[in-house]
Amino acid sequence: MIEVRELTKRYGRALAVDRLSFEVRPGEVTGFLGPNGAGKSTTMRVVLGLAAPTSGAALVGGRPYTSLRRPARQVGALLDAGALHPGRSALSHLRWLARENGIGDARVAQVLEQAGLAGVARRRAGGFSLGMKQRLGIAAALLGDPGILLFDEPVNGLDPDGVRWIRELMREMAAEGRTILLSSHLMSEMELTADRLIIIGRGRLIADTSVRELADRFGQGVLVRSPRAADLAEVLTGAGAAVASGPAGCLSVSGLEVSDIGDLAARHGIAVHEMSPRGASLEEAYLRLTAGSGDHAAPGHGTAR
Ligand SMILES: Nc1ncnc2c1ncn2[C@@H]1O[C@H](COP(=O)(O)OP(=O)(O)OP(=O)(O)O)[C@@H](O)[C@H]1O
Repeated sequence: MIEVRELTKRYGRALAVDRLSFEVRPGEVTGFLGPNGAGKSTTMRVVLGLAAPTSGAALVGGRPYTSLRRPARQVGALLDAGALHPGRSALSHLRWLARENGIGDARVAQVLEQAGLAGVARRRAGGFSLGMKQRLGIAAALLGDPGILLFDEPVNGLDPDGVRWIRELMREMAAEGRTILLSSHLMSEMELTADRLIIIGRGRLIADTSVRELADRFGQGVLVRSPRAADLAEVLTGAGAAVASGPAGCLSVSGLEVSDIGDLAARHGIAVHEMSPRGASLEEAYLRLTAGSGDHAAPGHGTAR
């Protein structure tokens, strides 16, 4: 479990995080979203003891990171995949990290294998592609077999195979009961990977929601097709729905659930040939929620419709 409580972080006069509170629970992948400059990296850095809070607290497993006795065994993180000694091989980088944390060499071989780097373990990390560096950063995060993992933009620079590998790894780790906090700007990827979402803007909490709740909240009603569309429209309007007629017997209905529409149609003996709830895409929902809270929110860009 990660707990962020009333966390505020200032850099001089700039307020990077502003009384932010949320929890990240075990057994789920929690996506961490927000426009550029929203405060995601700063929050992660405070959780990992790399920056001190101005006020409030961030706890991992109930304690501040800095008070953990063997942090690598409890918390793993990928923040900046480029932060490597370029002259070291992947193997010696991981062995060095393992030794620092009292972890045996056998585990190094395991994480190299898991990250798909066993074949290049002796090559200089400085010559690695961005994708290979990401994999090495992930291998390092996994070294201590921690129950809590934080990943800042882990799919950056990964090819489609790599993106799928990350997605499956995250899902597996959550299924093992680990706590996973994952930041990414790739909405399509979040939709496939995350169970819950924490969305922030200008350092503040905008939403703490499940992926499904968010898509439903911005859903665009139900598309209904009937050979007696006009009759059905009258019945549905009478029941309080807002109905817009489209071509070929299609109605766009909001204000009633699919089950209510079906029941009403049946009660009036009106055949229905199709009903499909139209959820908003996660990207649409996200853009509407965060409209105006970006660093560079331009007029007409991502504004609420
Ligand atoms: N070391 C620092 N010194 C001064 N200001 C900082 C520092 N680190 C972050 N900030 C500022 O704090 C705010 C939050 O930045 P942060 O990097 O946490 O956002 P982010 O959500 O991770 O953004 P991105 O999606 O672009 O990575 C920004 O306005 C940034 O300029």
